[in-house]
Amino acid sequence: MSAMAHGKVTITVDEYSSNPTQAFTHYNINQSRFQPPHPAGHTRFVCVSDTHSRTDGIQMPYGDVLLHTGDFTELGLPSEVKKFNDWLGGLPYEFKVVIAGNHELTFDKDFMAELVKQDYYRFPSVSKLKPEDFDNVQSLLTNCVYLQDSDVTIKGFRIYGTPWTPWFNGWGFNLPRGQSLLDKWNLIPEGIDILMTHGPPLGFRDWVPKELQRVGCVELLNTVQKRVRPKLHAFGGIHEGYGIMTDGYTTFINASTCTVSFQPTNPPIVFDLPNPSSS
Ligand SMILES: Nc1nc2c(ncn2[C@@H]2O[C@H](COP(=O)(O)O)[C@@H](O)[C@H]2O)c(=O)[nH]1
Ligand SMILES: [Mn+2]
Ligand SMILES: [Mn+2]
Repeated sequence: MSAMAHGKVTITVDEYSSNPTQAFTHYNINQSRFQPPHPAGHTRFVCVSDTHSRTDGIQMPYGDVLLHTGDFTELGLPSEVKKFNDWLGGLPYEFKVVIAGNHELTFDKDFMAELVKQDYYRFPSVSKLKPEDFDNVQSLLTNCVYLQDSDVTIKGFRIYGTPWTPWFNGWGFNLPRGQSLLDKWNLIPEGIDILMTHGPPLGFRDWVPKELQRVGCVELLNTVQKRVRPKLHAFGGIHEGYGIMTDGYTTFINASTCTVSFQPTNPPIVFDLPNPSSS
């Protein structure tokens, strides 16, 4: 705390002095103490991804719009979705935009339709769900805008979100590389300012060290760089790829909160964009 007397600033002991973690949360979110307020005419985006039902310890920074690029649960169980929605409800951002990832099994209607024909041996807890438990699972997300091959305009920014990733171990929203995924990327309209996908494009934060492989989607890269050209491409999916890169026009943010060992220790990534001139 501080007080002003006779033109002199006096520092007194802060009410949060004995709990620095709580102090950071309070002063960062409420007063932007630890990051400068964004420049005039800019919007501050806070990017997270792959929180996997482990949101409790995440220290959220000041900003205007939250972007979450999928894998907010482990299996898409309604109980997990409700818990995530409650967490969102407690965050102070003006807008929150969310897409699904391959772990949100119940959000992928075709995946669930196939799963009920099988014996569920891969996902025992999903097998306990009745169709009426997950038919309308999207409606549990009351504290955000949920995008699935769709777009929304927020503060003048046109934001498109899509959950699809290259097939890997047969999870939700998986499609074969090549034409199947390109058909989904071809749904992205031109004129998008911010693209949200679950996984990376080729070459941008897509390296999997344990396999010495790049796993980003080639068709997504071509779509981003040669056709859509968003200012920001936010994604996650490859936890090891957490970080930020640019090609000189588009900024690529892999905001995976969880590490490869599913520890939620990577901080949210904050990015300021100049407001579109028409807004
Ligand atoms: N070789 C590949 N590894 C992949 C791919 N997609 C994901 N992964 C690995 O799994 C973890 C966790 O992903 P999650 O979807 O289960 O949360 C990720 O960090 C990678 O190590 C892929 O397409 N190819
Ligand atoms: Mn993940
Ligand atoms: Mn994933």
